[in-house]
Amino acid sequence: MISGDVMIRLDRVSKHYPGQPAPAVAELSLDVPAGEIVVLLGPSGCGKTTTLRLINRLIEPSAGRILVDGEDVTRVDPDRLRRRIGYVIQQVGLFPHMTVAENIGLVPRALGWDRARIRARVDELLDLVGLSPETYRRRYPKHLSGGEQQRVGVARALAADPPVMLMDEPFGAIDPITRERLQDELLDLQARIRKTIVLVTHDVAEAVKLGDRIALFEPHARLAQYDRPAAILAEPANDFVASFVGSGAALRGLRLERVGALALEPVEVVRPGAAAVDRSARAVLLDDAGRPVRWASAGSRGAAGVAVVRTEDSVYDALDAMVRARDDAALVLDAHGDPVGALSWSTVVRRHPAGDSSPAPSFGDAR
Ligand SMILES: Nc1ncnc2c1ncn2[C@@H]1O[C@H](COP(=O)(O)OP(=O)(O)OP(=O)(O)O)[C@@H](O)[C@H]1O
Repeated sequence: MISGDVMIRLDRVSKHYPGQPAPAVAELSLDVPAGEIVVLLGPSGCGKTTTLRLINRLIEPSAGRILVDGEDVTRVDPDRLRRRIGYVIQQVGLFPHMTVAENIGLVPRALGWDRARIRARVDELLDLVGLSPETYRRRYPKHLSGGEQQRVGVARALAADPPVMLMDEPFGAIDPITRERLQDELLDLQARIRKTIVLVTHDVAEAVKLGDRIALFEPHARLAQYDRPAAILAEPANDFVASFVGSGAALRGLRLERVGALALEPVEVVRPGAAAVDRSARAVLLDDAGRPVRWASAGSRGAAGVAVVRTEDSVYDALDAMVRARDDAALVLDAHGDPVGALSWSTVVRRHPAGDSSPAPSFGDAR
C-alpha cells in the first residue's frame, strides 16, 4: 500500500487523445482509499470513462503516474494488472456463445485453476450476487434479464477476487426499479467484501447513494470537488457544483441522515383492550402480535395507518413513510422491532439532533 490506506493514486495524470483540441483529462490528482466506493460524477464528456480506463490501462496516459496498491501501472504487464482489477461496464459485455458459468469462469480459466475449483467459485459468486447456481449456471446471456446480466457481469468481475473494481455506468441501461435494487445489492455486497471500487455515473442520486466519496468533475476532468456526499450536497465548492447537484440537494441529503440521529418524541405503547394513560405522549395501539395498528392519541392521525420506520432508516425514508400514511409523525422501531419513540415532521424540518436538549423517549406500557 502507498501511504495510509490509499489503494489507487492518480498523480497529475493527463490524457490527450490524438487530433483532439483539448485534453480529455488534465493534470488530475486523486487518491482512492482502500475499501471505499469512490464515484466519478460529472457531465457528459468530462472524462470520467477515460479516467477509469486509465486505471486498468485500457487507455495509456499522456503524462502523470497511476499507482495501484503502490505499483506504477505502466510498469505492470496489462494482463496481470487486469486480473487484479475487476471491470464492469454498462453493456455488460458477456460473451453470448458462453454460458453464465463459462463467462464467470473466464479469468480463473486464464489463471489455470482446475475445473473443480472454477465450478465451486462460479457457484459461490452466483450465490453472492443473488442468483441461484442451479437455475443460472447453464443459461446463456440472451436468456437473462438486463438486471440478471448485470449481476453476472459483477460476478465475473469478482471471479479472481481482485482488490479493485472499476464500474462504468454499471446500472445505466437498467429500468429505475431494478436499478434501485441493484444499487442496494451492490451496497450489501460491498459491506461483505470491502473492495476498492471506482464507479462512474452522471446520476447525482446514484452517486450520493453509493459513494463513500464523490469526485465531481467539470469539463476536461477538472476536479471541482472531492469529498463525502453529505459535504458536497451541503457545501458545494463552487457554482458549477451547486448547479450540478441541483435544487433537490437538500432533500437528497436526507437520504444520508439516519432516523436514530434525530430527537424522538416519547411514545406510549397501548396493548389491545387497554387505554392510554399518559395524555401528553403520543400513544400507539398494537395488535396481539405487537404490530402497530393506529395512533391511539389525539394529535396524530395517520389517515392511512401508522408510518413505521427503524432507527437505521434514512430520514428521507421516514418522510416518505409519513407522506404515504398522510401523517405528520412516524413510529420508530429499534433493531429488535420494539418501539423507541416517534419522529415528527417538524423535528425533521428543524433537524433537532438527538441530545440532552430534547426529552428522552419514555414508555408507558399500559396493559
Ligand atoms: N478514443 C477517443 N478518441 C478521441 N477522443 C475521445 C476518445 N474517447 C473519448 N474522447 C473524448 O474525450 C472526452 C472525454 O470522454 P469520456 O468518455 O472520458 O467522458 P465521460 O465523462 O465518460 O462522458 P459520458 O458521460 O458521455 O460517457 C470527450 O470529449 C470525448 O469526445
